[in-house]
Amino acid sequence: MINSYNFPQSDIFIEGKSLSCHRSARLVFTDLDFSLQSGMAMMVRGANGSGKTSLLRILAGFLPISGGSLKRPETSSLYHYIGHQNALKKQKTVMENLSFWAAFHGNGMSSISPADILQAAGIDGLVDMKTAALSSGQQRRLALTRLIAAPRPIWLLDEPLNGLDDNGKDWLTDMAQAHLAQNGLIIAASHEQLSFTTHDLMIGGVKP
Ligand SMILES: Nc1ncnc2c1ncn2[C@@H]1O[C@H](COP(=O)(O)OP(=O)(O)OP(=O)(O)O)[C@@H](O)[C@H]1O
Repeated sequence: MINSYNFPQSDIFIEGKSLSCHRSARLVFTDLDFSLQSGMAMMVRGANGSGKTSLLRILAGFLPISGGSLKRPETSSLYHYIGHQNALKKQKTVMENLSFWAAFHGNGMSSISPADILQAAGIDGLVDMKTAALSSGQQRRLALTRLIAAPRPIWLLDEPLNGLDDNGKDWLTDMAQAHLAQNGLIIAASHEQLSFTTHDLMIGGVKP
């Protein structure tokens, strides 16, 4: 068992209508439509530079839209945004990083111990190691443990499989499926197929 929370059913609703996005005055995408609610997962697909990261950052509240309408919960503590960067404190140990998220971003919902979370992630043998000394796949695994250490209903994941081996991919897939079964919502950008997503949103068509 890797997730131990349960979010209210059909509590979260996210809808984009005719969304468009500019970066530095250049149109990145236009006319995007999608809607999702609790328990659903969408995979954002598209070529390099098509705007997948930009869309996730819009959904996280980090970037404005330039056209259309977006309905999303505005409370930032409902979201996990895991981008290309792992946002780890490199001079802290593995356990110190995990404890930080549990203490500062958790809300008491996770009843799984940090040791069990690290074991599920396959990095329990590295608890006292400085994060800077981990391999890139181990760092990605550690970054993803915050999804469990600090339960939040909306996961925005940018290329979550990057750096993960087959076991790591299976671990993330199990976590994601458990999250959806517990009324979580996931939007993930990926160049690789994600087996836990049910909807695809294709971005593309704007010529540079
Ligand atoms: N900080 C920024 N300032 C200005 N333009 C940016 C910035 N970040 C990205 N862009 C531009 O926005 C467009 C979309 O970039 P984005 O990173 O959202 O694409 P992506 O689909 O995630 O790409 P990739 O598959 O390569 O990760 C690109 O043309 C990029 O040059």
